[in-house]
Amino acid sequence: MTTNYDFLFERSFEQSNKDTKGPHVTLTYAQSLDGKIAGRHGQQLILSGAQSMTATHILRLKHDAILVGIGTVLNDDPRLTVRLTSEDLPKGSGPIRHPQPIILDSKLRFPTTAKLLLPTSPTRPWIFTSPIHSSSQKKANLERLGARVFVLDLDLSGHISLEGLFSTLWENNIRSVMVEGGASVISSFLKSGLVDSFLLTIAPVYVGKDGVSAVKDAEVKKNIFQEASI
Ligand SMILES: NC(=O)C1=CN([C@@H]2O[C@H](COP(=O)(O)OP(=O)(O)OC[C@H]3O[C@@H](n4cnc5c(N)ncnc54)[C@H](O)[C@@H]3O)[C@@H](O)[C@H]2O)C=CC1
Ligand SMILES: Nc1nc(O)c(N)c(N[C@@H]2O[C@H](COP(=O)(O)O)[C@@H](O)[C@H]2O)n1
Repeated sequence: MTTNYDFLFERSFEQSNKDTKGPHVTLTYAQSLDGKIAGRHGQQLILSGAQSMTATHILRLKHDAILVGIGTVLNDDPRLTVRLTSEDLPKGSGPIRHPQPIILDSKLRFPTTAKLLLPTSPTRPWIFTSPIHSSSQKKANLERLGARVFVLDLDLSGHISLEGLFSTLWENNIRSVMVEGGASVISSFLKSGLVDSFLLTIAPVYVGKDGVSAVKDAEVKKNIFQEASI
């Protein structure tokens, strides 16, 4: 069976529904029937099938930036690149452009051995951390390896302020950002009301109670399907 992905190519991800200046936000992740995005102790699971994975990579191609939390980097060591076959690209698409990786990392735990810092990685990550790390040796080491480290204030819950993040991304010409996870980041974005598009893959499997829930906060859970446009 062949799948037509034109609906994803035709869609613009640059128009935000928000009044204020800020990038268009697409939230997308894969979960099991019981709402889990990873296994026991965060074990990475391949929940997407081939077609859904292709859709994910088309979304990566269509966005200026891709965002994950440091928990995902430490657990999965992701590449966050676009990997598509020529059959999946419409004719005349031109060369593949990889999105800018953005990492939310309040305590600057980003490992200097991460795949995102390898010379073979097409785009160096932008890491957002808190003022306490503004002149640390770790920051200098990451910058020497090619990362850009931005310092932003924390919000009341001790996380990077999403408002501050958004204006910094806008100032740096990021007009669209795809948020992939993990669990804490998904909850933060759902709570923030900043999500413009939501693409959820549901795999026909149960992971069980030891798995990592996509959304832990009961209040967020209740509001997901009322507020997000699917
Ligand atoms: N199935 C899927 O589609 C995906 C699954 N995952 C899974 O998610 C798990 C990781 O999830 P978590 O441990 O929750 O880590 P996470 O990736 O959500 O990162 C959380 C960390 O980000 C930092 N952070 C800074 N500002 C933040 C903000 N405003 N909001 C939230 N976090 C902020 C904090 O240091 C926090 O500890 C892994 O097991 C991974 O495999 C991750 C992405 C996609
Ligand atoms: N779309 C999707 N489906 C799944 O089943 C997944 N486990 C994920 N995980 C996300 O993809 C990242 C890995 O990216 P690379 O293949 O290394 O480029 C992983 O860290 C999660 O963000 N996504």
